[in-house]
Amino acid sequence: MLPSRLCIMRKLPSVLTRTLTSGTTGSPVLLDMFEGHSPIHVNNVRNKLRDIVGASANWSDHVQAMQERKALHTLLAKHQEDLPPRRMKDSYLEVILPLGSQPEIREKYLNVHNSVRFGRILEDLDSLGVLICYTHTKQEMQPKSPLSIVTALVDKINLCKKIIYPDCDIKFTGNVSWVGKTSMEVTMHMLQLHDGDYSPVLDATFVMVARDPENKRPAFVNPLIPESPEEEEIFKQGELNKLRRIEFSTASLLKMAPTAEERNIVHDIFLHTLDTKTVSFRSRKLPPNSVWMEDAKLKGLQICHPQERNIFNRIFGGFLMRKAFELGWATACSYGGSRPFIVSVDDIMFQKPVEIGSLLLLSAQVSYTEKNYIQIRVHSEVYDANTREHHTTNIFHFTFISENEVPRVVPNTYGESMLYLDGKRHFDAVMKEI
Ligand SMILES: CCCCCCCCCC(=O)SCCNC(=O)CCNC(=O)[C@H](O)C(C)(C)COP(=O)(O)OP(=O)(O)OC[C@H]1O[C@@H](n2cnc3c(N)ncnc32)[C@H](O)[C@@H]1OP(=O)(O)O
Repeated sequence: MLPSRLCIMRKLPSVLTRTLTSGTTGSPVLLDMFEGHSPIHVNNVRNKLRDIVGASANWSDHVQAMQERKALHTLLAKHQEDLPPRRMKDSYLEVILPLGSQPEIREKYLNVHNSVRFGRILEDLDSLGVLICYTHTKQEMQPKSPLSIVTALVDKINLCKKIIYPDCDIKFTGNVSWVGKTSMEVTMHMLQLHDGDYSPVLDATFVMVARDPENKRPAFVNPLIPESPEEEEIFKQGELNKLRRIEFSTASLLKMAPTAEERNIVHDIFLHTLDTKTVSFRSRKLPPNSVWMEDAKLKGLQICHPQERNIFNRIFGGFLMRKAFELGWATACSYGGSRPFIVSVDDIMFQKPVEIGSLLLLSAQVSYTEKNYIQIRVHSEVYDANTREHHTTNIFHFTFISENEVPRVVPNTYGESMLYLDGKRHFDAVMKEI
């Protein structure tokens, strides 16, 4: 069991929490508030998304489908105020992944340890987050949405269960919890059925951004109106989350020098790695039970085939997350020498879309360690073989817990020290949350 203070669902409006906790029979119980919002089968989420934007079923038709979307430009709002406000419950959705009651769908979700592949859950969360945003922005009179809604950020995913069982039904719930001008924060929860009750597994916060039909410029989304003091609190938290992200990014070690405390940490590591026999700045020695950062990484390559495309004919964000997670997991596994369990995912920024046909280079690095914890950073970039240029598309941060205490990872160069401090910052932020 991971720290139980996670997954408390405190950010849900009480009406929604009632819906979640009232299911005791295995089938979700919907309160009157949500009549008409019957749970969606997980396999239908992507079909619904395809229908909403009019995505092509076959890759060979994708140019035609994009041409047709261009005509939807006229449906975009000129001002946000022109769009009707929505309530949190308007975008509330429930999705069922019936691993218990439909064994035939288990295979796709199964890992070798006979538990659920977390990478598959990341894909489902990503699709659900986008569907929630389309529900928030739905205009009854429009058969197709003019908006291209993309994942900009996975702010955090905190898990409170170590194991996700492959033979028990899973329920996802979520709604839009904060809205800016063109961006929406989505809060989601995942629960799993045990002995007739759904118990929390994880909480997730994503930020999605609306773009025009061709995914070229930002597009306005419906405002969100909190309806109760509880919902005002949730909305305020969304504002605070935005400020926290700006603060975190302003203080990035790629822009600013480390703090005095961090400089001391780096210098202490330097002093501990000096070879006492040779009085030299250059001669470094690895302390016992430690691993140089240079020796704590794994790399991978993906060819981005059309099969992994999203509804906008770019690579699906959930696929990128699954691939990065699995490389990160493998890195933690080989580093710690035992099975690692995911504790938290935070601050996954989708900086650039990944085009179909790209060569995607993934590089996972152990950035920080503490006791049984391993902090992993995965950098992904596309390589253009024609221009020989590399472009960063994503940075992923994963926190794992290993069964046994792990060796300390030790930076050698200044660049590695910054990676180490960045890993420590992410780790400390995760530990503060739990
Ligand atoms: C068919 C089966 C699959 C079905 C699945 C469907 C799911 C589809 C979901 C996806 O797969 S999306 C693919 C993964 N995501 C991407 O490829 C996105 C890549 N990144 C980008 O395209 C741009 O970086 C992005 C559109 C996210 C932002 O572009 P800009 O940096 O130019 O944004 P801009 O400065 O115009 O700001 C627009 C809004 O975004 C917000 N924003 C931008 N970056 C952000 C960030 N990192 N975090 C939070 N908010 C962010 C920004 O605050 C602002 O909000 P407000 O208008 O509300 O003030």
